[in-house]
Amino acid sequence: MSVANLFFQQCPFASVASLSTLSPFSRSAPSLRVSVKFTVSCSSLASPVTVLDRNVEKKVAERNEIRLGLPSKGRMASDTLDLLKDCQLSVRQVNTRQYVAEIPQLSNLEVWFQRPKDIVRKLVSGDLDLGIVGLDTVTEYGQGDEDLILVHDALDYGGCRLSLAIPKYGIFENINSLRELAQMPQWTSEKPLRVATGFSYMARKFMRENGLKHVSFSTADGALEAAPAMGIADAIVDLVSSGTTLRENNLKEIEGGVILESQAVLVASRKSLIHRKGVLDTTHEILERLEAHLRAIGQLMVTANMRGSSAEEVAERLLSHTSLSGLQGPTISPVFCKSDGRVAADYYAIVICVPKKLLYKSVQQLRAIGGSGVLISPLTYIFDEETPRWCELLSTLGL
Ligand SMILES: Nc1ncnc2c1ncn2[C@@H]1O[C@H](COP(=O)(O)OP(=O)(O)OP(=O)(O)O)[C@@H](O)[C@H]1O
Ligand SMILES: O=P(O)(O)OC[C@H]1O[C@H](OP(=O)(O)OP(=O)(O)O)[C@H](O)[C@@H]1O
Ligand SMILES: [Mg+2]
Repeated sequence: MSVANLFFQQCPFASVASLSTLSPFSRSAPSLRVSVKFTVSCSSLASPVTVLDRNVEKKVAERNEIRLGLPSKGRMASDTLDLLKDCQLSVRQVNTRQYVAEIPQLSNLEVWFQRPKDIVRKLVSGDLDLGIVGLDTVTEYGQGDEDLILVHDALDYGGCRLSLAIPKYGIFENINSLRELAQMPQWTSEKPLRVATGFSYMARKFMRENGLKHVSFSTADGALEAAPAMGIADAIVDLVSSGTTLRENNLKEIEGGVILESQAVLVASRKSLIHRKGVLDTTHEILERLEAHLRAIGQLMVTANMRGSSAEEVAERLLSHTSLSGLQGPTISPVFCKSDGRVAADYYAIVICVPKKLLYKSVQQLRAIGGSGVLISPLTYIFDEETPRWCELLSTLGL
């Protein structure tokens, strides 16, 4: 008998308010897919209660589906969906209040929308196999757990840093480094440096490792930058991106005060990768698509015509400029024309990939060595023989 049934028996005045089956994409036996959480209203209780079915916990351990956790809210949510879409891994969600979805290209995979911190917690508890969140969240809530493996550490969005910041005014006016902060005579065991943060694990570790002995911590979930002006804290440890929030609140970062540089990452459970059927293959496919896409967005494909006496001679001219050497080297093909009844190749078509930031320089160089009719096209994917991150993952797993 489930805990839920027991609950109803022991609380006869309970009436079911909602019972949600959380996995419409289930491909396994219905008994495995009983809802994990449901809400009941009970006349003896002021607020709804959440009941966890322990049998389900056991069954979840036996599940066959692969689970990917994605941020359900906040600034990471839509960027994550956009990235997956760009990798041809569009997430199909029936409606936005449903927390489970699928990616049709990846069979046997369930997408679960969760708060970023819960994604990390659920990876650790074995309820998710893969997740996409900020590195800051992985580090804070993973707390060095060796089961968490960074499969891709640079998804190129959600860039920010976790930083220690202090007021620009008062006793901090001339304090500009962590060393100076640590040496201030004000901090004693009776009157420690008061730090407000939502990142207690990392902040404590950082202070310890940097010799700040007299520190106390308070937590808040948002608008931390207000704490010093409100007199609640002397310093804060929070995420910084543009620096506007710090500036607008009269706070400053200090030398040596960056705790972590963060961006979105793909993280996996080591146990799942090794033991759950299909997780490694699915991870390989996701990783390949991510790598191919992320590599391509930094590059453009350039085609041009060049007059020359042979493909080798054109290649020599191109290779004399490093920014025209392409990924492995230029592709050069003869362009055949017929003149005076004779077929000859006086021109060669060249194809190279150039980094976006070097585009204009490359075009100038191409022109300087006789290039004409230069065409630029965006690249969608660059698939290499094997991705370096995949080889790293296999070696981390000892495979
Ligand atoms: N200012 C920022 N610029 C860029 N990325 C950020 C910024 N702040 C946070 N992030 C990244 O986005 C992730 C989610 O942040 P977000 O503010 O959306 O959620 P949250 O702070 O956990 O939730 P909430 O603010 O609702 O409590 C962070 O863990 C971090 O990786
Ligand atoms: O350097 P900036 O570009 O100004 O960004 C930094 C701010 O962004 C985040 O807050 P968020 O917007 O998530 O609000 P929150 O405090 O409610 O989490 C972070 O906690 C900082 O307050
Ligand atoms: Mg926030």
